[in-house]
Amino acid sequence: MTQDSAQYLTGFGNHFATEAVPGALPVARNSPQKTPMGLYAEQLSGTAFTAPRSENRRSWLYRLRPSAQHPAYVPFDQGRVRSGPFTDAPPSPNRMRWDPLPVPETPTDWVEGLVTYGGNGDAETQGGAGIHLYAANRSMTDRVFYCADGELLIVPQLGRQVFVTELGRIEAEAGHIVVIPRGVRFRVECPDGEGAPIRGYVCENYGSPFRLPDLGPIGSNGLANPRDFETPVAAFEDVDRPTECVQKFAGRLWTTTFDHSPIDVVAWHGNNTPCRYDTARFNTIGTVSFDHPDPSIFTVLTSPSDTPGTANVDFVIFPPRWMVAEDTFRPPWFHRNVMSEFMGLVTGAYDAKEGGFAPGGASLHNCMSGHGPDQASYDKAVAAELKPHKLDNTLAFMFETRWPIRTTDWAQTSPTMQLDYDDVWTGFAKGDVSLKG
Ligand SMILES: O=C(O)Cc1cc(O)ccc1O
Ligand SMILES: [Fe+2]
Repeated sequence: MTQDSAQYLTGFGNHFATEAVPGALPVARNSPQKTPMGLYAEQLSGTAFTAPRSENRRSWLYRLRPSAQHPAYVPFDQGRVRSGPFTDAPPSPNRMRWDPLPVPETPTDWVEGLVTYGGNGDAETQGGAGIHLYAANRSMTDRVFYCADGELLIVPQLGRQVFVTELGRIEAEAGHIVVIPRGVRFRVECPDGEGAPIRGYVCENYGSPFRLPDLGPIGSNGLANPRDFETPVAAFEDVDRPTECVQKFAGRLWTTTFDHSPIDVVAWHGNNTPCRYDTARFNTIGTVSFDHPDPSIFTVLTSPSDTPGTANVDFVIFPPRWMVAEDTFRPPWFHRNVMSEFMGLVTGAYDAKEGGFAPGGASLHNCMSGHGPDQASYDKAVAAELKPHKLDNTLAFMFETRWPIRTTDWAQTSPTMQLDYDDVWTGFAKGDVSLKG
């Protein structure tokens, strides 16, 4: 039985229970001697068994066949996917920016269309993150993918996209994010066909799973509210055709062929689940007096590191919002950040850049690299009449991480790289101390 259109359960990190066939979930135990319907019980853990209860993530899956039923994996050469430790090129302090990733001209599915821009840390020691973009124009067919190296936070940028996961079906488009836990198998479909390509960004989080940030003095509501995260209900397919399973494991891609579709989970319960979130539901908080606050007020999800307050990686958005600050330079200020910043643009324009940062493009400002508004945005903001002003039809985001981001050879030699990016900061007039008073 396949569910045609997606349905969701609401809440972040809840302990959900869902069955596509009534009675498929065992009652009051995880692993009875005989499971209902002869399904196979399987625990999928997202944290160590012994992680504190508040951190612990695991789900129980009840499936047509055991996951263990498959032949050996062999290496899969995709060519453009890289992993931490990133050794392609020496880490660079230079600011980088890329034009949009072109959409494919030949049939390309999500796995084929994935390309790594960079990252940090080490997938094997489970710290850091990989940063990828994807552009595809056909559905994955008789093929699924999973990432053993990290959880995937996916930011669709172009086209409707469907994530058919073991735990259920997620529909997404620009404005949504999709989070898929480590190990969960899925395929990506392009529901509008080859004429409607899809594109997006991926943060492959090698570290501890993303969670909602603490709110401190903001109080008990605000930013991303837990109830707006949507987890799919159980949905399965009973397909006996050979299905290729590609996985990323310890930095490399591997493949095997199951004699069936592993999207065969009839029921599941637990809190280790994929979900989607519509960033239009983000309760954006900003200044109502003066000064431009730190962008941490726009944190949607955070993967903490072992240093309190210093994230392995934060996912931060710059959504539509009112700008009302008085006597203030309203766009992002010039800054040098100890954290490293990889940015993407889903739609519209970004208030620190008048040109050159386009939807589907990307930028990198590594640890301590000076950056901020370009000359045109600076001049505009200094001259602006400070009336309340709505920044509308815009969505930028940032993967902000505590370690420098190393770029791949592909990213550094891609024709999409803007070799003149430094020039956006040349030509600022010198301050003039004789103007004092
Ligand atoms: O560099 C950027 O554009 C991201 C950013 C935005 C902001 O409002 C403050 C700091 C910051 O790094
Ligand atoms: Fe920045």
